[in-house]
Amino acid sequence: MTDTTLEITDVAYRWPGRAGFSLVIPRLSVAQGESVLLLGESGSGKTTLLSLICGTILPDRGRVCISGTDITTVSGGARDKIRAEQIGVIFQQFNLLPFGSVMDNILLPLRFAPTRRKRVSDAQAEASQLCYALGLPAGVTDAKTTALSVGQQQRVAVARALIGQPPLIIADEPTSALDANSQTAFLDVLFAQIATHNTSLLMVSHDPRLGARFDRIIRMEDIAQIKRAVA
Ligand SMILES: Nc1ncnc2c1ncn2[C@@H]1O[C@H](COP(=O)(O)OP(=O)(O)OP(=O)(O)O)[C@@H](O)[C@H]1O
Repeated sequence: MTDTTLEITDVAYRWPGRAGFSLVIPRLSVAQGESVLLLGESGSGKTTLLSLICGTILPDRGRVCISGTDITTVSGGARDKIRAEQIGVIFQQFNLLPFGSVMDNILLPLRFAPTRRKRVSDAQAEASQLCYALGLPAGVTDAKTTALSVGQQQRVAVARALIGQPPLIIADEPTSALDANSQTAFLDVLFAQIATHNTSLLMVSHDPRLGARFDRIIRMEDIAQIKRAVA
């Protein structure tokens, strides 16, 4: 076991193309239970970094350790499994399945993550409980996600990321579609949930005003050597 949820060492990545964008990150770590806000200009590689952490792209060199396992050294199938077990992801556009109910969407990650599944004795009850904790209306679990407001859809995306208590939550600009009041409410519920389970959080934003809530703020420009693409 390790108390470091995420540890990146000496990572380099270049998007394909003759003069593509490239990124070198000597070191980045997130401790168990730590919340980190990642700031950076548009095009500085924040989403690229999250993709490296989730293992959806592989670095040209270096180590990306999730709860002690270097995901660059395992097979694609094993990497998919580690992602499903260890990481809850909240995207900018939430990526909910339009044809599924709220319940279907929240339970989806458990299908690919037996350990995460085992942490919840009754998955449907747990999903309903998360909806309640996140302030969604009673009975919402049967609704189609397309029938929900943007703020409600986002809470469903949070419930999907949190179910089964993955040790790491990755969030890519999750507040960008919300007005100021909804942003505050969203962050309140997210932080309450991660505090309860000692979950690590790495959130990307453009907005430095969010920083007061986090244990640590890091800037892309400080942790990475960035070479921008030549047009
Ligand atoms: N799929 C891709 N194929 C090739 N190059 C890409 C791809 N995705 C991103 N890039 C390159 O990586 C650079 C950084 O993009 P990235 O989305 O990681 O930045 P970002 O900091 O998240 O930006 P934003 O804040 O605007 O979302 C882009 O300018 C682009 O040149």
